[in-house]
Amino acid sequence: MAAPEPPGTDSASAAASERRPSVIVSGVDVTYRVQGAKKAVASVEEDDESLFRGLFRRGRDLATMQTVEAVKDVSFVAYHGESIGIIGRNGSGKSTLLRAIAGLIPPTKGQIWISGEPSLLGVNAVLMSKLTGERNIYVGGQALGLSRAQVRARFEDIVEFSGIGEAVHRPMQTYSSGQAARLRFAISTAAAPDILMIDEALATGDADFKERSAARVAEIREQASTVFLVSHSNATVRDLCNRALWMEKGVLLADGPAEEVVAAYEATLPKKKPPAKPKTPPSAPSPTIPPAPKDA
Ligand SMILES: Nc1ncnc2c1ncn2[C@@H]1O[C@H](COP(=O)(O)OP(=O)(O)OP(=O)(O)O)[C@@H](O)[C@H]1O
Repeated sequence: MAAPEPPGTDSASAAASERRPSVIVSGVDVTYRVQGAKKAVASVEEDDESLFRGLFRRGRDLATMQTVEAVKDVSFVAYHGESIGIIGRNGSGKSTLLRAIAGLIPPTKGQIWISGEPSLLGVNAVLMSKLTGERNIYVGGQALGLSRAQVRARFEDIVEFSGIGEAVHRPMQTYSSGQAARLRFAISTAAAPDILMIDEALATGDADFKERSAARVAEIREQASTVFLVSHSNATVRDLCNRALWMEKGVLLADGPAEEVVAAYEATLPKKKPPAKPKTPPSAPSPTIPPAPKDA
């Protein structure tokens, strides 16, 4: 009798054995420590008293350390060839999780193993706003492991893909957020990275750019890389991802097929009100209907 297939696999067990992990996140916490303000006082008397105490302490104790638990006990395994959307409300820990996977923030607890080089690290860490787009293409391309000659060979493609045209000769600080995001995306994907991480970059492009970037993400997936995409656009996650992670207050609430997880997330969002009908201005003349022509 054939052994039962493990749950969560596509069909045959042969396919399951081909799944190679690219990222393993195990029990990860990320806690920020921030200097917070003193607590608000309850009454005028207390206020005077605390002011008096504060003067004698020379303000030393007025600032308190606060902690923000941005990611709490998150675990999952990502595989080569997957495109994983990270969804959730503002402040739910999506970008922090991505930055931790990219190695930009150390986890406070738990461990992250990565097979390969994540590209968010390579490009975003090195691009410099004072340098022109052209210089940044070289700096970013080399940070991804390309030689100068390889960057030169791909230069035109990168500029064309980003659609920034002549702006490539201007400093990046003069770019619109959309232009900068498109150039970052074009550089990040110039060398098929082992792990591509996209944080909202696609949200800023126009329809044409979105279509082209979707095609490029698909190409990268085909080369057995892993793509992570943080997005507030549920449509983008549905289009580009086969799997989704739903973060809520730092906790991984759901992990599964993108369509199912996005649908479950959407069900918790407030329903959008239909747009209000425009009011007819009181002075506007009422439409007149011409009399129907009489038959000749
Ligand atoms: N550098 C930081 N220092 C302190 N707290 C931070 C820092 N960065 C993020 N946080 C806090 O950590 C929590 C998670 O933030 P994060 O940016 O990861 O959420 P997000 O889901 O990506 O949000 P958004 O959708 O708004 O971009 C929030 O409470 C945020 O205020």
